[in-house]
Amino acid sequence: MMTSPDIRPVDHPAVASGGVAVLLVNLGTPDAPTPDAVRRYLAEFLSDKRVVEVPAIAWKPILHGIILRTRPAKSAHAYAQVWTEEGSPLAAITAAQARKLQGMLGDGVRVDWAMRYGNPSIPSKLKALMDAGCDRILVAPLYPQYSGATTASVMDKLGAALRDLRWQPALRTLPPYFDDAAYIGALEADIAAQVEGLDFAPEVLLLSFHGMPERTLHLGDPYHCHCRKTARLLGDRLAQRYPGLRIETTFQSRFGRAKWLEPATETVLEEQAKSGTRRLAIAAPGFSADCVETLEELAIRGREVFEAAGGERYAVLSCLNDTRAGMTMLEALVTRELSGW
Ligand SMILES: C=CC1=C(C)c2cc3[nH]c(cc4nc(cc5[nH]c(cc1n2)c(C)c5CCC(=O)O)C(CCC(=O)O)=C4C)c(C)c3C=C
Ligand SMILES: [Fe+2]
Ligand SMILES: [Fe+2]
Repeated sequence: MMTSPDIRPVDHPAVASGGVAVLLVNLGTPDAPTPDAVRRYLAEFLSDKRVVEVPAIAWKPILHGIILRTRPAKSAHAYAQVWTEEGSPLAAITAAQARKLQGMLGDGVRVDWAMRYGNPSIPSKLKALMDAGCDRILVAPLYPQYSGATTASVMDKLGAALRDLRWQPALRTLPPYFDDAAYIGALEADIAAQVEGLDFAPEVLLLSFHGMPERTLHLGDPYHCHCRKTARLLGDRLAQRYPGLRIETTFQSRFGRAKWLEPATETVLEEQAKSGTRRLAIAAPGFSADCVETLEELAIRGREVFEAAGGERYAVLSCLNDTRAGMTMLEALVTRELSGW
């Protein structure tokens, strides 16, 4: 005779609590500002077909033969200049955003964070949330502008993690919020407060977005259009506040040999200084958190370019990070998606 196994489903944490969670996700960052750690991180990042859309047979030899031999040392130097006591700025700020959002949402929702590449990984956090009894999870990629390389890549990783689960949670995902009134309003208020805190009046404000290969635009990726729309909505608001300010959109962080979205931030910094702009401020509205691309590329190398070409005053404004404006925006976006849960 078969004995019935001792199954008590109500003891399973998910059955017991039916909990709701929010998982904030950002890009990822090395575990340490060392060439070895950066190499591990870049190997994972740059092997993602969403990021480098070149057939593996052509890309693998370039990645392993050239890039992973040369770039880690250079990038580690950049990371070392911005590293903090809490680690990489991107990870430290994302953790702070999750902590504060937890405080805002209260005990009814569990808030955690993960990185698409490196640690803490999406699969590890998905498991931890399930183990804690959360069977409804809102995954929120912190990219205001959608792109295949960022937003879709988070979904790929999530899908891969789900394939390994017998019992999957119910999922929602945060839509891109490039034109959301809460986002544009938060940026306007935060940028205005920072501009007013400067000890000079900028003649030019650059809105610098992370670049993408131009080809992705022709293939139908909405990223470029999303950036342009954010810039138009935000630029219109700022133009009303500062009628004399010249506002321009640029694209930074070029990688590889292909043509990237233009104009390039670095080129515009040089052209502006050469054509007589002496005082310039730069904001990076596409980044939810300050990271090596804002703190090193814009704040250190960008300044060098601008000053070498004759610029005198230069300021890089902070991202929304875990400021009150940024957190109020995140709370609004997330609360909207959680309704009914
Ligand atoms: C905000 C959106 C981002 C898009 C779009 C994006 C596309 C993209 N990036 C690379 C290559 C690199 N990006 C790197 C750093 C980096 N990129 C983003 C965001 C976007 N990238 C962030 C937030 C960061 C910072 C990470 C941190 O640890 O602080 C890097 C690593 C740094 C370096 O070596 O320069 C690379 C490489 C490509 C190829 C791409 C689009 C196809
Ligand atoms: Fe990037
Ligand atoms: Fe960069």
